[in-house]
Amino acid sequence: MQPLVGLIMGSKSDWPTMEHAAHMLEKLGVAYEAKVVSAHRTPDLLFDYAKTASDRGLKVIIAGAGGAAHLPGMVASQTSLPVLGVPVQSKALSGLDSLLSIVQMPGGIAVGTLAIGNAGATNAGLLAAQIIGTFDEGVRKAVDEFRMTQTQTILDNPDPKEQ
Ligand SMILES: Nc1c(C(=O)O)ncn1[C@@H]1O[C@H](COP(=O)(O)O)[C@@H](O)[C@H]1O
Repeated sequence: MQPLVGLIMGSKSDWPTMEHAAHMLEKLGVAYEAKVVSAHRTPDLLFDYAKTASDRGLKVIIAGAGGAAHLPGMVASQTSLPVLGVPVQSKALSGLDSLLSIVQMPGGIAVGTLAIGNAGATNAGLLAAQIIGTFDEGVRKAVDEFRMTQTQTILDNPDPKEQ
């Protein structure tokens, strides 16, 4: 299946976080490609990836990085596809460095910044699916079903003392 979402990250060490985005995309039936691309360590690859992304059929890019997390902003500078940035939790500063590196973009180049860590990656996958769902009926239905099931699960078991 043609990948619609590009899931990129600065290092293989980001995968335990970014796999949460992958799981959500899989759950919602969205085809994606996953790859390590780094603004710092593989700058030529980053430019090539971002510049060709739209022509290759991608519709959304999820970019996760930790520490001096320049990847999402630099990708956004090279493509007009929506870029969702995931701040990976760093050891030294618990991801606050990643968050601030991604969120405070200058006006005119946009990155949609998610929460730090696993929940941010999960929601990046969900948000990417919601964007795809604006033109893909199957994905829109999968998102609606996911949300209904989530709500019903809570309504069916509201007692906090019960598992
Ligand atoms: N922030 C970036 C970028 C980038 O922004 O291009 N490339 C790698 N990194 C980050 O460096 C951290 C440590 O990487 P290593 O574990 O490989 O040393 C990772 O969280 C990665 O996202």
